[in-house]
Amino acid sequence: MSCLLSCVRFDDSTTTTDNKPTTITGSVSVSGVTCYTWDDVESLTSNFSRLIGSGGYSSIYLARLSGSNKAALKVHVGSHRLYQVFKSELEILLRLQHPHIVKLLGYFDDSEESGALLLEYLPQGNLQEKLNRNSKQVLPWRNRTAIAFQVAQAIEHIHERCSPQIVHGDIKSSNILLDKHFNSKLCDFGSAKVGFSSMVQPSTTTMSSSPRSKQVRMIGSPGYTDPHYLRTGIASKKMDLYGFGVVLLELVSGKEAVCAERGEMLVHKAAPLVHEILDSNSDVAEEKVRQFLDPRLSRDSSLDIDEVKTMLCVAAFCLRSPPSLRPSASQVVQALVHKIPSLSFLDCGKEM
Ligand SMILES: Nc1ncnc2c1ncn2[C@@H]1O[C@H](COP(=O)(O)OP(=O)(O)OP(=O)(O)O)[C@@H](O)[C@H]1O
Repeated sequence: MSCLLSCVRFDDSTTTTDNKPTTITGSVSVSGVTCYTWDDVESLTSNFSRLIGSGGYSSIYLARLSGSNKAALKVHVGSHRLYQVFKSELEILLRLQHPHIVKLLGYFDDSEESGALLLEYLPQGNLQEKLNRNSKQVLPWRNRTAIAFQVAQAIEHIHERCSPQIVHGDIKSSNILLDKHFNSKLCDFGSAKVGFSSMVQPSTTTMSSSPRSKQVRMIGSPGYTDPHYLRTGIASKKMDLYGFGVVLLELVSGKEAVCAERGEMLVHKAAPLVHEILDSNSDVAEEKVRQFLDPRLSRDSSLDIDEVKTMLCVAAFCLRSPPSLRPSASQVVQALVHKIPSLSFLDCGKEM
């Protein structure tokens, strides 16, 4: 085992916003989560006047609560399929409370074809945008390690502290939202799977059998999908660790999971370095690490090359195949906090 690997060991031992939902006419509040009418939803969003994001299943609008408090309204309208995605995300978010998981404030449910989730608003948008070369700001190294740690804590929570456990199913940088202090919150539980200890088969038969089985809806996103899941269709906690490994590569390199111009995947670009980290008997040369590092960090005084090596080493373990060789989320949390001591000062949930 190399020096680097021996530095990062995976042992077997292993908040909230100030926004309060406004109860407006026609709404009902149960344990802090408000059930809204469609009229409420139109009024909160000023008739859907400001779109702040969109995804494969929804559109996200800015909503205004009492005073200057803001929220984000995620709307699923148009088909029974989208309604089901909404229902599934609603049921999961109703059970989740963690400082690094987006908070549900309320919802609208017409019980047929449309639904909407009112979520706490994260003003710095998603991590993918923040790492983008065209972003005005360069995300400092110190924030990148904190984001990695907080996302690992969120994954640890859903994998190991919830009963029944939850697999997110779509860990990627655009599903990591940032607050005004660049603290991270995991969002988008529309692909999540609930209620098993470690592995779950797709709801119909597996993908390799009859043509009908092709109706199984695959989850995940290009550049982040675990090759084992692509082959078998079996979702597991370890697929979330794979997606997390790709996010670590993005945080270190500042590159996208799939290069927009050339279509090249970051995991392929990083493969020689990842293999060297896993195979080598000695510490990986600093020069090679620097070649992979986001060049925009070269003048960052918070940059620490040993921390970069730690992040890459954790990424390498998370990307290993077969999935059983990957660490658990709590092992990742332990490894990060052990090797990047400044993280231990991050009070879980307290803004930096
Ligand atoms: N609470 C929020 N605050 C601020 N922006 C948000 C919020 N929720 C979502 N967004 C923005 O909207 C984008 C899409 O959100 P989300 O991933 O939840 O939608 P989706 O339809 O489930 O997307 P996907 O295609 O990934 O499944 C996010 O990447 C982010 O930019």
